[in-house]
Amino acid sequence: MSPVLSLRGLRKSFTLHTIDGRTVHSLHGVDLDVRAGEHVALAGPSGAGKSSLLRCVNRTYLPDSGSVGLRTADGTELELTELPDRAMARVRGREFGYVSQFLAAPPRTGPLEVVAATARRRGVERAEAREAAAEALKRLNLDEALWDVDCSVLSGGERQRVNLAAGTVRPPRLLLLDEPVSALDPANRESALELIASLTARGVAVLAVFHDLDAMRRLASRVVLMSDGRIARDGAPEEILEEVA
Ligand SMILES: Nc1ncnc2c1ncn2[C@@H]1O[C@H](COP(=O)(O)OP(=O)(O)OP(=O)(O)O)[C@@H](O)[C@H]1O
Repeated sequence: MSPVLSLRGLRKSFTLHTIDGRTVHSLHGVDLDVRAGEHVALAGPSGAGKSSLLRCVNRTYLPDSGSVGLRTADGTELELTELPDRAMARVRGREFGYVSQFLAAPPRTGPLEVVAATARRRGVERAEAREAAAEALKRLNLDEALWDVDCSVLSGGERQRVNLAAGTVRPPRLLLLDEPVSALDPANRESALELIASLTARGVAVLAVFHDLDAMRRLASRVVLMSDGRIARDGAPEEILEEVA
């Protein structure tokens, strides 16, 4: 089966203009494939390049060189580093779910609207999108009384659940997770992990960063260990996590 996501020779560095123009290298040439129904967990110490990798895939960061190949649902192969911005925004809306620790919601918008808007970008009609959004918020136990309050008043854990609901509603083809359960209490964390596992089982390709080894053990089909912007190891979770623990 062809991979959903194919990274080749991905490099990213930053010039720190305020510190003598010093260069920080965050990715040194990363090759990685993620297939449908596969959950690839990125592990490694702080600063290893895990978030930079996710951001290069999402094109929050434009890589310096290398390729980011995406195979869409209809079998089209896209090179994301070469797509014009508007085309990239459409692909991102339709094919990607990106869940970070932070919720980026427009001002005066409530959770139901945020999640429904994401479903709409994935091609769902307006009324159906609201239903799908309600279902997603329910599954993550977000109190219905909060569905139409301004997202800015929500707690960290509530925001994270809105983010997760948006990332996973009408499942995208590729789910990018950057510490998606870090602010959740045990019961909500459990519902979130079950939801993520159910999406992998339905064929979603997942590329994730979790600092918590238990989440990686439970969810990952492969663990990729990063070190200094490179892939140091790539293999079965039980094998790699034993080395990390
Ligand atoms: N926007 C940026 N500007 C400057 N340097 C950056 C930027 N983003 C990442 N870096 C640098 O790239 C390197 C990799 O950072 P990255 O956030 O990808 O690591 P990480 O493995 O996700 O770390 P953590 O586990 O702490 O989140 C670090 O040295 C970081 O300082």
